[in-house]
Amino acid sequence: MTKVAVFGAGSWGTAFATVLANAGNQVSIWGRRESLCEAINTRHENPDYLPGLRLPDTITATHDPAAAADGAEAIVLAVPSQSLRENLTDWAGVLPNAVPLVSLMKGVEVGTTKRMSEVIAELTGAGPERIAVVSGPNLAREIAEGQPAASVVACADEGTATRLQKLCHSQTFRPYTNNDVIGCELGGATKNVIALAVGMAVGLGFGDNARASVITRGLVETARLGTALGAQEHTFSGLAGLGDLVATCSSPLSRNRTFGEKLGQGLTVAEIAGATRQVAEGVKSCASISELAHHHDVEMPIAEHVTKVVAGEMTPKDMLFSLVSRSAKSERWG
Ligand SMILES: NC(=O)C1=CN([C@@H]2O[C@H](COP(=O)(O)OP(=O)(O)OC[C@H]3O[C@@H](n4cnc5c(N)ncnc54)[C@H](O)[C@@H]3O)[C@@H](O)[C@H]2O)C=CC1
Ligand SMILES: O=C(CO)COP(=O)(O)O
Repeated sequence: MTKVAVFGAGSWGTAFATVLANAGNQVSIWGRRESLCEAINTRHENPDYLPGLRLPDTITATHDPAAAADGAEAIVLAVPSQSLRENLTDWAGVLPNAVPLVSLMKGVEVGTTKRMSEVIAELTGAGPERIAVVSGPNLAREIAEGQPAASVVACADEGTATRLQKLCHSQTFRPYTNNDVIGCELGGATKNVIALAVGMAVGLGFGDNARASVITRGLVETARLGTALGAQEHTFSGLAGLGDLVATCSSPLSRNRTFGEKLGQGLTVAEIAGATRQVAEGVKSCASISELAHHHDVEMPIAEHVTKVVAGEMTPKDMLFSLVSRSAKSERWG
């Protein structure tokens, strides 16, 4: 049996561990808290992030990064994006130096504007042939329940992408390979910011026209940023672009959409963040994505407006009407 290590015992780390286990692998999860590892090992449940779901017996958890990584043929990284740098620094000595490193994370680092694959490359020295990304419309709870879904395994090296695809292809999870790492990562990170805007519209009581307008124009600005950074435009009409955007912006399970909805209802960022232990990546990544857009001279009005709301410089209602009343233009990609 192939062993795979998943670093991060949150919702998606645990749900993806079930995908890997159901595809026939032995999975070792690294968890930050010993008590949670203990619950996974003894009760076969992650009570904090996926309560009520029985995990396969082939999943175990440990707080010891060396034990998690030992003998693993792939290392999957699933911690909050803004903590990746610090965590990789801690794990530097224990990660095997020849196996693929797979990012499940959907964020852009604040301060450096680096994508997660860039942070991984910087801190581990791994080449692009060893760094992969899994991204798509994959709400953790639905995946852990065994509901059907498709996803993308992106890597510059086709052989690595195909090996990883085999590792996680199960009866309920269908991964496609792709060589566009930049596009898949930016699709995942930016849809969280667009979902905040959609959530605000929903929280303000606006209907489906507003929701569809933000989703569609959100996809255009995501593709505009992506292509400026070297991504392939068609990636944004695929699972890691449109697919993920639609799932997140439609689902009450989405943390980012829910966060936006609460902003639309009048709660503050601090109030919403203080009431949950789950990460809503868009709240931090809106600023780094807006900065990235600025550096590359790319227009991203929705991301920029969301950044202002999160910073407390604009209300959600003013944000939506400001977006609509901007100077008129032609509808075009690019
Ligand atoms: N939940 C979902 O449906 C999906 C999430 N993702 C992405 O996966 C990544 C991980 O998200 P989730 O597992 O959903 O988050 P989560 O909020 O459910 O769990 C986060 C995990 O990281 C741990 N953690 C928090 N701060 C940490 C730190 N400083 N160092 C190390 N660990 C820390 C928490 O204890 C928890 O185990 C994010 O980038 C998210 O955007 C991607 C696809 C689906
Ligand atoms: O990325 C996700 C689904 O693919 C989950 O989105 P949220 O982080 O908003 O829950």
